Amino acid sequence: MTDTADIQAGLPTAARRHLPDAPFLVAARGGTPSRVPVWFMRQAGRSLPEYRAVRADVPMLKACFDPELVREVTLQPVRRHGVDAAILFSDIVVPLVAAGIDLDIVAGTGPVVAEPVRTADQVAALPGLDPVGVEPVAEAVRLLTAALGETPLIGFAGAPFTLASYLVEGGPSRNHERTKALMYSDPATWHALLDRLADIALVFLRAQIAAGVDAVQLFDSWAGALSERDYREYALPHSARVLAGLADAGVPRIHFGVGTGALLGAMREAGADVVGVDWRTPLDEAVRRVATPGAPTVVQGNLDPAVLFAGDDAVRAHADRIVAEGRAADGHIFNLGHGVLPNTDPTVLTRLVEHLHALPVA
Ligand SMILES: Cc1c2[nH]c(c1CCC(=O)O)Cc1[nH]c(c(CCC(=O)O)c1C)Cc1[nH]c(c(CCC(=O)O)c1C)Cc1[nH]c(c(C)c1CCC(=O)O)C2
Repeated sequence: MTDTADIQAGLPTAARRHLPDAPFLVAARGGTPSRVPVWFMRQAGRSLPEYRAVRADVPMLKACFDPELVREVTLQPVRRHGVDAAILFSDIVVPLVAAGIDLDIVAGTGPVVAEPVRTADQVAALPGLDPVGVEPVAEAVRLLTAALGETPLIGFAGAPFTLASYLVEGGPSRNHERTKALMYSDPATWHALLDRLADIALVFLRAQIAAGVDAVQLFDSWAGALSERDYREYALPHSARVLAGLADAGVPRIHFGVGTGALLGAMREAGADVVGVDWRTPLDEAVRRVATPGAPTVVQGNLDPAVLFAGDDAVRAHADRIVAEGRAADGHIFNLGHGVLPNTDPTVLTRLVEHLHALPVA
C-alpha cells in the first residue's frame, strides 16, 4: 500500500473560493441556508438536449478528458435549472483510465473492463494513479471555479467497493457474484485490491480539491448489495481511509449509495459529513440512523427519480414531504434518491427547483 502521507503531501488550499453564504455549503455544515438547497445526481447528461448536442460526436471517456467540454457540460444544468451546486462532469472510472487500466464506457451499458481483475497477481500488477494523468480534470475544475460565480462545485470519486465491482465483474452487474466470490474466498487479495482502489480514489479527489472543488461526494453506488456486517468488514475500512485522507482539506464530504438503508449509520461512521439517502428510507428515519453526538446531522436526498414522470402535482407533493422529513436534520440538501433518468423531461426539474426555492426555510 502507498503511504497515505505521500498521497497527502502538497495540497494547496489557495485555489478554493470563499463562499460563506452558498446555501448548499451552509446546509452541508449544518447551518440554516437562505433557501432549500438542491442539486440532482446526474443533472448533467442525457436528459438535456444541449448535452446530447455537444456529446453527439464525442465518446464519453474522450469528453471526460477534454477540459473545455467538461466545463460546458458541467455548466449546462446550472444555467438551465438554477441548481445550488454544480457536479463535475466526469465518471467514477476516469481515474482508472488515467492510471492505465484498459476499459471503456459503453453507451446504454456502462463501464466495460477489457481484462477483469480476479487474481492476486492481477491485483499486484494494478497501476497507481499519478496526478499528472488527471491534469485535464484539474484544468476543468479551474475553468469551472472561474465560471461558476457563487455556485459551489462538487468533485467526486467512486468508493473502493463500487470500483472493485466494475473491475472484478468486468462490467455492470446485478448480483455482484464474482465480486463477492473474491471477497469471501480470498480476503487478502480482496483487501489488497480495495487498498489500491482507495489510493486511486484519494489521489483523484485530492487533485480535484487542490484545483478548487468546494465539496466532494464519494459514490459507493453498489454498497447496498452488502449486509451491514460485510460492509463493515470488507468495504468500510477502505472508504474510511479515503474520507480520512481528505479531512485536512476542510471541504464537506458527502457519502452516497443506493439501497443502503441498513448501512446509513456505518456509512456515516466511515467519515461522512453528509450522508446521501436513496428514496427507500424516509429522511427523518435516516436522520435517526446517522445521528452522531457532537456533530451536525446532515442528509442529502431523496426523491425517487421515477416521481419526475408523475406530473407536477405529484412532484410537488413528494418534494414537500421530503422537505418536511428533512427538518429532522441539522442540514438537508435536496436531491434525488439516485441519478436523473435519461428520458426525464428537464422542464420538470427546472420547475421543481423553482418550487423548492420558493419554500420558506425552517
Ligand atoms: C456507478 C457510477 C458510474 N458513474 C458514476 C457512478 C456513481 C453514480 C451512480 O450511482 O449513478 C458517476 C457519474 N457518472 C457521470 C456523472 C456526472 C455528473 C452528474 O451530473 O451527476 C457522475 C457523478 C456521468 C456519466 N456517466 C455515464 C454517462 C452516460 C454516458 C453518455 O452520456 O453517453 C454519464 C452522463 C456512463 C456511466 N458510468 C457508469 C454508469 C452506470 C453509466 C451509465 C451507462 C449508460 O446508461 O449509458 C458508472
